Amino acid sequence: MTAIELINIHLGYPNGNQVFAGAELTVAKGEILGVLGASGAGKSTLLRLIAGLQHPHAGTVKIAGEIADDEGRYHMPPHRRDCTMVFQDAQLFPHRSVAGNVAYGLEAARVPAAQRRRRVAEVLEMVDIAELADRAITELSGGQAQRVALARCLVIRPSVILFDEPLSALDRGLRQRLAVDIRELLKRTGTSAIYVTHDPAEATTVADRIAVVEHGQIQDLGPVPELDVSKLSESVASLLGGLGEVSGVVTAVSDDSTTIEIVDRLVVLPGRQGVVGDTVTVNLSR
Ligand SMILES: Nc1ncnc2c1ncn2[C@@H]1O[C@H](COP(=O)(O)OP(=O)(O)OP(=O)(O)O)[C@@H](O)[C@H]1O
Repeated sequence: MTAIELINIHLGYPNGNQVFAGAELTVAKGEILGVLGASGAGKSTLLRLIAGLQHPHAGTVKIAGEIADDEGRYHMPPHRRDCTMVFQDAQLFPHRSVAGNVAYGLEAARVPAAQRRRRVAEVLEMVDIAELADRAITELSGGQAQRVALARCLVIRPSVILFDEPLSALDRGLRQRLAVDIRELLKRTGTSAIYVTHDPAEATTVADRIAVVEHGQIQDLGPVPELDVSKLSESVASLLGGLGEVSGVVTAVSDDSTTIEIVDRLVVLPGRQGVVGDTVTVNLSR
């Protein structure tokens, strides 16, 4: 079963902005897809479409095997879709505590109180903020608030989590740490995800596979370890150009390629670039 399937999606805004024209996308169960694209390309629209906040005029959307949109004739309401969304600003309820925010979805689903408390405690532990359970939302840092937002999603155990630039308001060091944690949590819980970001380094840290939204289409660039910047078109390569210089450890060298471990990911680059065990700085722009 696939987590997300988009077939021949057409979507435009009433003012004539045509965002998708025949877009296709498949995300496998348990897979994390990183989505890059220029500003205005349609990344947020893609997530809103899957969440059911925006309707395609034509095409089919399937979430966890279930039809969510069908050729403009049927639209499943957002609350019935097996997915949740994490936004750039955590969008927490200011009048509830951390635990109260995380419990919200379980209350809505009428989960009994004792079970609710257990699941909230479990997920707060998982995202590493157990000690913040009673804290007011106004007293959280940006990074803590995003951990709460993630806990609020994970607690209801959706098949898919949609991330819309969740870390872009945070500084670079924190972003890298949280990106690693988000990947680990998604993998541990077997949750599928689409992760939209402006930051290619963040995308390759979190995702298994990268896609680019461009010209009304979703272009699948393939698995992160096999990303080959030299084979990409100019416009796509320039999006990835933001990777700039990153350092990693060489784990394998052959005659025509070098494998470098960057954070917990493997990136294969053409050509020989040092010997195994070296710490190297590579420029992942074109
Ligand atoms: N409500 C709307 N009405 C009309 N056009 C819209 C609306 N929302 C978005 N658009 C247009 O649709 C296109 C896609 O917007 P979207 O927000 O999905 O892009 P994005 O890739 O997420 O951009 P960014 O990286 O800047 O957030 C843009 O051209 C935008 O101007």
